[in-house]
Amino acid sequence: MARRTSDYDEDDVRVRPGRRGSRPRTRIRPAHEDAVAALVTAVDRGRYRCLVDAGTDDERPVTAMRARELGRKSVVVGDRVALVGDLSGGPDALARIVRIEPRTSALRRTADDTDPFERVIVANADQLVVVAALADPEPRPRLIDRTLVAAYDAGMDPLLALTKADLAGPDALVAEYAPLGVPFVVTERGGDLAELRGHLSGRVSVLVGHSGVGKSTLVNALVPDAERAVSHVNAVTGRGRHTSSSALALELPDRAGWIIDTPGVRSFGLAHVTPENVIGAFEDLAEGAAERCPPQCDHLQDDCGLDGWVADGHATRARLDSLRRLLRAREGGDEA
Ligand SMILES: Nc1nc2c(ncn2[C@@H]2O[C@H](COP(=O)(O)OP(=O)(O)OP(=O)(O)O)[C@@H](O)[C@H]2O)c(=O)[nH]1
Repeated sequence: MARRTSDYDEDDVRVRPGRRGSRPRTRIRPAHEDAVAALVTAVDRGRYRCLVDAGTDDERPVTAMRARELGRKSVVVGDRVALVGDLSGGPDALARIVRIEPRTSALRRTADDTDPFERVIVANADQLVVVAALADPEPRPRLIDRTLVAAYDAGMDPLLALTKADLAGPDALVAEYAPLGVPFVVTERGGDLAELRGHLSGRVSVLVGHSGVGKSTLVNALVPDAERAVSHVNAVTGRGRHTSSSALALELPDRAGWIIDTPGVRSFGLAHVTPENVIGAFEDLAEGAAERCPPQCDHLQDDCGLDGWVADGHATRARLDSLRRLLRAREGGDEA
């Protein structure tokens, strides 16, 4: 009996090595018209925790694995995917991810600056929150700069969350970032988080910060249910959160947006980022670069046309200095 295309699944696609290696011989792919949309909220060891029927009474987490037909494409937290198989969400139920929807943004990193192999760590987020302590530990501007570069490269809006204001004032650090126009919020032990909540409202925000800056404290205050969500993930993966390098998406109370905690992301390898990716975030200077700079200008040499652009009053010196600081931060590690 003839089968309808929608009855096929990835096991029906015969994958045989072709003449040029392991490319599938056939281009016929099952359509999976009955697949269900889901959001990937955690990833660990080949298991994906997905939320289906989000926002309805039937909302439930479903554990899934990737279907073979996805090939080498990685699935990351924040991805919108299509699922087939057992979607009951029961303890032993396992669904299959058959499709990854096009991403609106991709936060990437390279393993380190000399290794150009890049990987996506979070998809579809629109804001990158750089969590930095004002003291204990001391702020690390170079790491903040590198995280900003990653945000601009990903097309995400940056936000500075400056914690521990009860230990040191924010003025010096805020002044350093003023020319970049990066919005900031200041928090302190036991303080009110209304302003931060305002920035997170209705958005998908990734939180990045190195150990000890108070990121877990913020996450737990923003999402009172966070520990329970973490223990659910641990039950699926059998591992503790901090041994995992995967991000974790948590919904804010009252469906006020999502935060994505990134316990394993403590630095950014930026080998994949070009000067164009960075300067694109500086409209006033990008225009000058297009008009005045020689091809392949890295904007750090004497022949860079941006100095003349600033001298003619099209942008401020502080903006150009800040851009150059970020361009230099692309190179070398997080320290120094
Ligand atoms: N004084 C002060 N201490 C804070 C504040 N926020 C967090 N802390 C303390 O700073 C320490 C580190 O906080 P965490 O929330 O665990 O920091 P983290 O960034 O999640 O660090 P890791 O768990 O190592 O990734 C804890 O002892 C917190 O109690 C703050 O606003 N003021």
